[in-house]
Amino acid sequence: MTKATSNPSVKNTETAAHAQGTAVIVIEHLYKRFGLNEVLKDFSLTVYKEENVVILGKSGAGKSVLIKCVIGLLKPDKGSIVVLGDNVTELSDDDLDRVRSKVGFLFQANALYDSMTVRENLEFPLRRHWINLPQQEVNAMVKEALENVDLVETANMMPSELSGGMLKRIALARTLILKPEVILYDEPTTGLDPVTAREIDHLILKLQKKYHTSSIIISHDMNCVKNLADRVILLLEGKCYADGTYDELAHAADQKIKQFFE
Ligand SMILES: Nc1ncnc2c1ncn2[C@@H]1O[C@H](COP(=O)(O)OP(=O)(O)OP(=O)(O)O)[C@@H](O)[C@H]1O
Repeated sequence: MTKATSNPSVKNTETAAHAQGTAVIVIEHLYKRFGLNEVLKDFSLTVYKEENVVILGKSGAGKSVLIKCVIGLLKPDKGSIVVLGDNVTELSDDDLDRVRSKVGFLFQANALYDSMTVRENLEFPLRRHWINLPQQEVNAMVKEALENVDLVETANMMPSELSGGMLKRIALARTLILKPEVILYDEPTTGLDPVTAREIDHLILKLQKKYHTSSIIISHDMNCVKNLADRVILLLEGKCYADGTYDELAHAADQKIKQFFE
């Protein structure tokens, strides 16, 4: 894993382990501003296959802006973002759709449709991306998705009948149903009690191992960060201020890093 640098404002170069890995997301010299608000200022980051990278940062640091740029929901002012070999900053809407089918996004608010059953919510991305998928295959994929999160019995229930932890599991099942190679998580454990939050951490890790996905995870929940992160990035002043394992950053002398671990 990449080491925290002695000068943490400089992003580390790759270690031998990373040098052998396959890069799935390569963000280089990214800039994004809204009017006078310069949110990202020369942000660079490489995420490797099967790696979980957690982005830490104060409220308003630009974490959500960053992952929205990665999925093509926001267009950066400058810089490049190569996702699974495609530069998303240069793609047409059709090509962006193709990339998005390989990149799952787990929203903080789950983004399930209240008026649809769990099954219909799970079928929705399948119908959208693979229009001609036979019903038998759709059924098999929905069943597998529900088995993955141990909620087979909820197929015909409405989201309003489920607890917060169950909703998160269903949202995760829906994210995984297209078998994405990359998953972007926006605060996956926010709003959950500590026990349920740890269950979600373990589920995320279990499914990551099963499907060999790579992830960028935004989280303020330090237990979640500790459990999930192969690498932690501190986004500060629009840049990658520190880059290292949880333990490396937790023991950093730099006060700006330290404050996140106190
Ligand atoms: N569409 C937009 N138009 C204008 N400003 C925006 C837009 N989206 C984000 N911003 C601004 O960009 C900055 C970063 O926002 P962002 O949502 O990425 O923060 P964050 O690090 O995810 O914060 P939090 O941890 O509170 O969710 C904020 O100042 C926000 O007001």
